[in-house]
Parts: sequence; structure tokens; C-alpha cells
Amino acid sequence: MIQETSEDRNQYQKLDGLKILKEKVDLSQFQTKPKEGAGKQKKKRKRIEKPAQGQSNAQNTNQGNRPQGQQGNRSQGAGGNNQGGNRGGSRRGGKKNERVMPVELTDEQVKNQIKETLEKLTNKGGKSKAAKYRKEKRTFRREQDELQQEREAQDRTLKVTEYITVGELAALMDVSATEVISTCFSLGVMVTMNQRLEADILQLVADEFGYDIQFSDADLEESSDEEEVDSPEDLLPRAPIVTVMGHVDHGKTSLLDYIRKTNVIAGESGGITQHIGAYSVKLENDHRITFLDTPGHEAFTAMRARGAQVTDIAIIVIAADDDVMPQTKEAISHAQAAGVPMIIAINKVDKPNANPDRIREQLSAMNILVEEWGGNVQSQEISAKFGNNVDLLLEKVLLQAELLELKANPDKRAQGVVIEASLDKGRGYVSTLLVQSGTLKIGDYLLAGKNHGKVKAMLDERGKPMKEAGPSKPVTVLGLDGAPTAGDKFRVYEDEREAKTIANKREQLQREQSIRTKKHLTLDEIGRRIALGDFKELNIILKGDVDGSVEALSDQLQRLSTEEIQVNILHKGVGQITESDILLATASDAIVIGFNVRAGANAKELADREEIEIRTYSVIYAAIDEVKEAMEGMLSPEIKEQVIGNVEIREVFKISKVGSIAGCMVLSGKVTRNSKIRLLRDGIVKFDGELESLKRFKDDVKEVTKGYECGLNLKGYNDIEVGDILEVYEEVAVKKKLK
Ligand SMILES: Nc1nc2c(ncn2[C@@H]2O[C@H](COP(=O)(O)OP(=O)(O)OP(=O)(O)O)[C@@H](O)[C@H]2O)c(=O)[nH]1
Repeated sequence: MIQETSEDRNQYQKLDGLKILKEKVDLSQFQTKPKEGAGKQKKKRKRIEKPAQGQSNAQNTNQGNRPQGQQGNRSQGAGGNNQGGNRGGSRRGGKKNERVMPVELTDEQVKNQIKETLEKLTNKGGKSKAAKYRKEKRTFRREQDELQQEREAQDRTLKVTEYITVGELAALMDVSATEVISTCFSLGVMVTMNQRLEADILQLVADEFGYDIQFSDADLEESSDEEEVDSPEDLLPRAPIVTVMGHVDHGKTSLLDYIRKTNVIAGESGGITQHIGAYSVKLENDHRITFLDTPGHEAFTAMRARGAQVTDIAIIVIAADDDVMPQTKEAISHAQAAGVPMIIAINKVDKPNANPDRIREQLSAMNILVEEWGGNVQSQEISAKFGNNVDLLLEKVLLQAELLELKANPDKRAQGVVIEASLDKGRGYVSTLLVQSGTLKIGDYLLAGKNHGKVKAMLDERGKPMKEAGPSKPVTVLGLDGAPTAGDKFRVYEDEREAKTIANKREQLQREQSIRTKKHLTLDEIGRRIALGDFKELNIILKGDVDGSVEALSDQLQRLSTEEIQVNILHKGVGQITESDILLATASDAIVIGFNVRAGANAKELADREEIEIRTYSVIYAAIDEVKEAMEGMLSPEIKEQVIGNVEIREVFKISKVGSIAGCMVLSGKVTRNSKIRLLRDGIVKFDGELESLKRFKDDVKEVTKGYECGLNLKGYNDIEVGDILEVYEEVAVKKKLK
């Protein structure tokens, strides 16, 4: 019988501690914390080891911590547990002597036993291990997922240049070109495989395929350069740039001529003899004003349509012996649309029938209140012909300029806008540039539109050579390799190669642009964008046959404004739709609405070229309904008019029983017996209906085509005149455009 020693008891106590440990002790303590009195125990163990020498081998095996007499029990389970079991059993039995002893355990062994036992008893260690493993696995998976997502996001971002074609885009997205083309089509853009897409369309198309677009291009670097912000201390005051606008014959040219020829106040040596498209004058107080030498709002808006906002202040010339005329109204609308402040020059006050008050009154009816009448629009009575009070007008320009706090940084490479350019036999290409910021110097490498070159010589408006030109200075430059277009932007580059590369790209761009689809706004497009939620303003240019209907329609259209979408009538007027209306629409992303009026031939051509939509109506509520539907993002024009021919009335025969018969020439397209007909006189609709009869000589015919004469009369309408135009149209079902 083996006697239990105090050492054995000690060991038992350690095992008894399991119960407590089971509930309270963190396993990690066993792994790291040295046991109290460990050194002492070691000593004691040594004492025990001596009488049990024969066990040394067994201690070197796995069973080393097991008493020999317990070997048989091993098969029943792990040693520690068994021992506990036996021990527990013997305790319960109260027979101390039956305990299987002696137990020879090192600290390490005890630790392991306790750990094992704990795990067995509570399964806690196992659980926590598994939980830890699961947690690690989850974290790993999450990290992998995040990495994957990042990689996918990178994969879904296409780095492209602005010059990418439809075919190339398709290849990048790994889809067929046909898919891209049909997506473009569904977005309302007709393209071919080798065509380029505009940046925003490119984004939209890529988006449809789940890709993001990131542009990388020298041109974009260039544009980011353009946005570089000057620090306030670098900004110095600059001269205002002024455009003169107004109705025909009201005196725009006379005013500009007077200012140019007389040097008004300062009397700088050498009058301005050259016409270079812009000139700068110095006033007595040493202030300067730069005038754009092409009067009229068409030139002004054409520049804007090319993206060049040059003008700071607009002088609106109105002849005091006349009224505020349609072109005056247009000029005002164009200035307002551009956000350019106006100064009213009431001209021709020298004339005996001049009535400046009538002008002020008519302006006030348009909500333009001049200062004398308590408003905030400056005005000055002048006589451009005799130069009376022109100096005062210019002072008002300076005052306005002061309010605008016009400033620019002269201390950097120049950039600005091309005013005009031409080929001079002796001097080569000559371009007038207006510097907007920085200083242009001889020897600079210049890029203007798609042309480039080194500035060889610079001249001012007096023909005098210049070495440098700062902000607001117009200057004639020699050295470009071609004639850029008015409104093109220019800038100076550090080296010629850079300027040349971008010039080449632009050249390519322009070549492609001829086959490229530009997309201006249509009512359908507006509907689509509103539906997408990225449209906040609807700009409208409204023309009509009579003042009453224009006002009524304008009023009702404006009332359609909601909190989300503002309806702006940029310009309204009586008369046919003109080129200037189309230009304004181009510059301001507007649609043109005609009420009982049509566009003139040139305007129509320009509208086609610029893809400006002209929507014409003859019933007010139809116009309102369509605009409203577009605003609600659900416009669906199923039936559209298609003009199939134009016929001019060249003779009128009055026949008592039949009425008026028109002898006509088909100018374009054709006229058919069943066509719908609209009679236009000076662009205004006088009749809208059908034909009564259509004849070639004496025979009734079904149709007459371009270049042939015909006779016809209109159903129920006899008020026809020589020179009237008959617009032949059909109503066709049009494929619904994408919303
Ligand atoms: N009496 C008088 N006649 C003027 C005055 N200003 C211009 N005129 C005359 O009005 C006519 C038209 O003047 P312009 O300067 O050509 O008018 P405009 O606005 O430039 O005309 P367009 O270039 O056709 O658009 C000319 O015969 C001028 O001599 C003025 O202050 N007084």
C-alpha cells in the first residue's frame, strides 16, 4: 500500500483546484504566470524522485506523468481525467488508501492536465478556440472580400482619353461595339464604331455597363491648369471689356467709331486706325477700357456659344427717336442670359424728335428700371454722332467696372480668347487675341484653338509694335501656323512640343467633330434628365406671332416652375425665329418654342447644325402640356410633324366661284394632294389646314416635286398673296425617345 505523503496531498490539492479553476480561472494564467512557490515544489519533487527511480523511463514517455499502477486505466481516457475520476470516486468512497498514487507531476504537466481537464469539463477552451478560429476566418474572409471589392472597383474604372472611340470603349469593357452603339442609341445619340463620344455621354454609356470613367489626357491636364486659382495678392485690377449691342441703326457703330477715332479723353498719340476686332482706350484718369469692335448681340453670343465669356459690361444703345425695338429686347435678353451687367446708352438725343423718357418708360415696362427712375441700371443720354456725353457714358462704364472688382494676375503665362484671325498676304496668319490673364510676350509658345506657333511679333490697335501684353489688352499676333476661330481660347505653353501635341490632338478632334454627334437639349432630353434627377433649370426662348400670345404663354410656362425645376424664359419676342435665337439657345442650353411662327431658313440651318430643338405650337395648352410633361420626366411625343416640302406662291388668280387659286413653285421637297398645309407670311402662320385641289396644268395630280410649277387652292381659305410660303407637312408617328 502506498502511503500518501504531504507531497501527494499537495498534488491532489492542485487537482482539486480544478473545480475552482473550472469556474474562475482563465487558462491564459496557466500559460504565462509562474506558479507561486514553484521553486519550492521543485525541491520537493526531487525528494520524491529519489525513491521512485525505476520510473525514470516512464517519465520520458507520454505516460510519464502517469503512475505505473494506473496504466490499465489509460485506455479509458486521458490520464488527468482518469486520475480525477478515480480520485473523485475514492473520495466519494471515503477510502483514501485506494487512491492510485504516487503522482509525480512537473508544473508543466500539471498545467497541461488542468488545461486539458478544463477543456474536457467545460469544453470551453475548445469552444473559444473554435470561436477564435471562426473569428479569424471571418476577419480573413472580410479582408479578402474588401481586397476583392477594391480590385473589382479598380477593374471597373476605365482610364480613358477624350479621344477614345466607340469601338475602343467596347473593347475596354469587353462587350461588342454593337452593344455600345445600341446603348448610345437608347441614350438618343447616333454613333458609328469609329466615332468619339462626348465626355458626359461616355460616362453615361460606361455607367450602363457598370463602369466608371476616369479621364487621363494632356488636354485634361491642360484644363486643370486652367482652373488654377490665383492667390488674392497676385490679382491686380484690369480694364473692363465692353460690348456694344442694340437694334439696327440705333447707333452702335457710330458710338464705337467715335470712341475709336477720337481717343475720347486722353488723346493718346496716333489714333486707332487699324481694325483688329478690339481696341483699348485710355481715359483722363489713366483708366483703360477695352472695346470689342464687332457690335451686336450675335457676335457676343456666338463667342459665348464657343464657350468664351469675354465681355464684362454690355452697352445697350437705344435711339431716342425710336422705340425699344425687337433687337433691343434681344440684346437685353442676351446680356441677361450671360449675366453681364448693362449700361443703357440713350442715343440720338440731338434729334428734335428724340424722347428719352419714352425709352425709359418702355424699359421699365420690361422690368428694367434706370437709375434716374430709381432703379439700379445705369443709363446715359448721348449723341454718338456728335460725341456728346460719350465721356460720361465711359465714366459710368468705369464705375460699373469698379463694382465688378475686375482683377487678373498679370504675372504668369498668358491665356485668353481669340477675337479674330485672318491670312495676310505679306505677314502670314494674323490673329487678334485678347489677353484675359497673365502676360503675353514675344517668343512665347502659343496654342490657340488648334493652331500653334511662336509669337514672332505683336502689334497694338495703333499698329505699334509691342513686347508684351497684359490682362484685358487686345493684341495682334504674328507667328501662328493658321487662323484660329473667333472665340477659341489661347494659352502659352512652356515649350513648343507641348503646344504642338495638344494642337495636333485638337486638329484630330475637330476632324472627328464633323462626323460627331453633338447633343444639345431637346425637350425629350430634358424629360430624361429630369427623370434622372440631374436637371434643375429649363431655359426657354419663346417667339410668337403676337405680343398677347407670347405674354400669355410665357406667363403660363413660368408658372410651371416647381421647387425642383425652374423655368426660365431667356428671351421672348414677336416674329419669326432668328439665327440669334438659335445662338442664344446654343450658348445657354435652351430650347426654342415658336407659337404660330417658324424659323427662317438660316436659323433652321443653324438649329440643325447645332442640334437645337425648335418646337412649334399653334395651341397654347399643347405647348404648356408638353413642357409640363417633360418637366414631369414623362414626355412621350408619339406624333410629330415632319415638313416634307416648301412651296412659294408666285401668282394669285381670283376665280369667282372657286376662290383664290395660287400659281406656285415647289422650292423644296414635294407637295401632295393629301398633305397638310401651313401658309406662312413673313414667318408667321396665317393658315393651317388642307388643300382643296392640286393641279399640274389642267390635270389633278397626286403630287408635285421640287422644281415644278403647280396650281392649288386651300380648303376654306382665300387670303393668299404672292410671296407667301406654303409649308407642306405630314404628321408622323415618331419612335419614343429614351426617358
Ligand atoms: N442724329 C444722330 N444720328 C445718329 C446718331 N448716332 C447714329 N446716328 C446715325 O444713325 C445711322 C445708323 O447709325 P449706325 O451707327 O450705323 O447704327 P448701327 O446700330 O451701328 O447700325 P447697324 O450697324 O446697321 O446695326 C447713321 O446714319 C448714323 O449717322 C446720333 O447720335 N445722332
